[in-house]
Amino acid sequence: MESARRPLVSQLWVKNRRNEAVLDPERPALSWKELQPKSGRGLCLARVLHRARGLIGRLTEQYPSVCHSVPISEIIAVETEQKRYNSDTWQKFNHHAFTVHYAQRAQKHCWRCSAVTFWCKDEELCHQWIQAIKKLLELQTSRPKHLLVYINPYGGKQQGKQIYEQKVAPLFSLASITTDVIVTERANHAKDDLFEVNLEKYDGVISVGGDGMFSEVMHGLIGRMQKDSSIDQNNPSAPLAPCNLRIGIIPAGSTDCICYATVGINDPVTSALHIIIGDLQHMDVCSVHHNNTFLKYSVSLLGYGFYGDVLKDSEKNRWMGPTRYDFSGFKTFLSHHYYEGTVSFQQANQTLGSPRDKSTCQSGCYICKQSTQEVEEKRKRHHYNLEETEDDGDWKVIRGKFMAINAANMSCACPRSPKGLSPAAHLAAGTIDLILVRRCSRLNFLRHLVRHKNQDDQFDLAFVEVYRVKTFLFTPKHSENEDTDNKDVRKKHFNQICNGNHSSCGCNHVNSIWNCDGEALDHAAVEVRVHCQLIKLFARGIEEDSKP
Ligand SMILES: Nc1ncnc2c1ncn2[C@@H]1O[C@H](COP(=O)(O)OP(=O)(O)OP(=O)(O)O)[C@@H](O)[C@H]1O
Ligand SMILES: CCCCCCCCCCCCC/C=C/[C@@H](O)[C@H](CO)NC(C)=O
Ligand SMILES: [Ca+2]
Repeated sequence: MESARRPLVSQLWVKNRRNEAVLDPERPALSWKELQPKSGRGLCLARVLHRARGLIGRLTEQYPSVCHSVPISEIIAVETEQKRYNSDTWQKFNHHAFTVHYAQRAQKHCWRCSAVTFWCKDEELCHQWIQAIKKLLELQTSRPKHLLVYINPYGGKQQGKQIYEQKVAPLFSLASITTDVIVTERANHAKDDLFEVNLEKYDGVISVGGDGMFSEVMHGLIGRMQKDSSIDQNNPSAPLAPCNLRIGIIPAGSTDCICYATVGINDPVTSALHIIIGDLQHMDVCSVHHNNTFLKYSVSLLGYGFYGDVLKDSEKNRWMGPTRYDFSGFKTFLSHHYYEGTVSFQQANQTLGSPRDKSTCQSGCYICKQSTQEVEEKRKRHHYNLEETEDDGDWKVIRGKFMAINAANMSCACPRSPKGLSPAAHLAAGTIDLILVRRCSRLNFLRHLVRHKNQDDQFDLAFVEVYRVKTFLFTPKHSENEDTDNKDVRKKHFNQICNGNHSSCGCNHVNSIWNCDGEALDHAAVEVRVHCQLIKLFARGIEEDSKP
């Protein structure tokens, strides 16, 4: 037992150079460092190379001997080396080598799978190293072994299947992860399937596609949990049962903001590596109801007005792929509609930060950690039927004319806006940032939009307000339940003289629609509440010290 905790230290060769390799179960990490070759020892080639480097070193500066270190948690696999090296090296070491595959940070937030081959003098040493690494990998209990994968072949640029087969499946197989793969044949295929399938045999569900595909998988999982726990999703105040299965996202959509805002990049290989090493990121989910009827869940953006209109227009141009959003965004900007209604909300406790904070939610965020404890206590109290102690503030009511009403459950960072709609929003604090953009000139609205792309503060404008809330209601000025005949009559009389503000003409722009994670909602009047840490992802949030 004692020996299992002691570091394994050996001289192994890496690329014909003698290295000291250390496998330390206490840290736990694998590290290796080149040793200065002793005369008469080692490979001839190594000596020649060493002398050449020494000469260059003297001519320039002494080269430092770099120590490489890989945490065990970031090792993907260890394999006995197959014969793929030149026969000289192969012969010299009598075929004894092993390769360690590990996740390496490349550019900002981007990870790649790297490999290092260690050559050993004898078979026993080689075997000892492979077994020792395998043993430490077995202790990584949060890693998935069996996954259920749904691929949307039509998301984004319609590359989902190729991306999965070429970039992700080989990594899963290297990490000995087995999969059941379903290529969807229609919208809602994945969601419906998740209500039927035996989930017990899986360690996670993977969505290959965009935000809409993720939303489908999430609806399937949350819906299934509530069904199995006999919770009525139509009750807006019902505490929902959390999902234990983690969801992984392989980005292959048009916006991919859920992936981007939880990993820092929309890169399939990076996401696959986070899944393999078994990362965990809790995430809040908003429920959206209309008249005590459940409509949808949202994790990224719930947008009325500008983003609702962009979605409505872009759905007609799905064939354009991701460009449809730019095209419709431009058209919607030119049309410059505003909408009247009332927003009522309850502000969140100040300990949960402010949308104007300069610091952002990152890996290990202390505000989200604080919410983890609270949510656990709340679930316990609920389990034992103990009374709730809510300390939420008063309701605030704002009536007005809005260009956009955006509820951001996360930063909504994406390639189009790398800091996102609400840069300081948290992934798992149990809050949403409610952004109200009041009626303003075209030029002012453009100033607001442009600030999503640069370093300027998009909230520092007189017509923009932002609040951190836990729940909100929206009621459009023009009732949705208005008599249809009346609407038709108004349309007939006023359509020709519509002046653009649409409050009296009865044309389609009286009300906007809600864009819910890229899907349209059927009603404008909604009740929204956030469910703290309802789901889990294979991600770790945004890392601060990622390579520049
Ligand atoms: N086989 C299929 N045929 C048609 N639609 C599908 C199929 N599988 C899934 N869908 C639907 O396609 C919609 C859009 O998919 P997805 O989110 O993957 O791409 P996107 O809209 O291009 O990207 P993003 O949501 O990131 O903007 C989802 O709402 C999903 O329900
Ligand atoms: C003239 C410059 C204009 C720049 C405007 C930049 C604003 C981009 C902000 C994008 C935010 C996207 C929020 C994410 C929403 C997703 O839920 C959804 C589905 O993928 N995507 C869209 C575009 O609705
Ligand atoms: Ca949130």
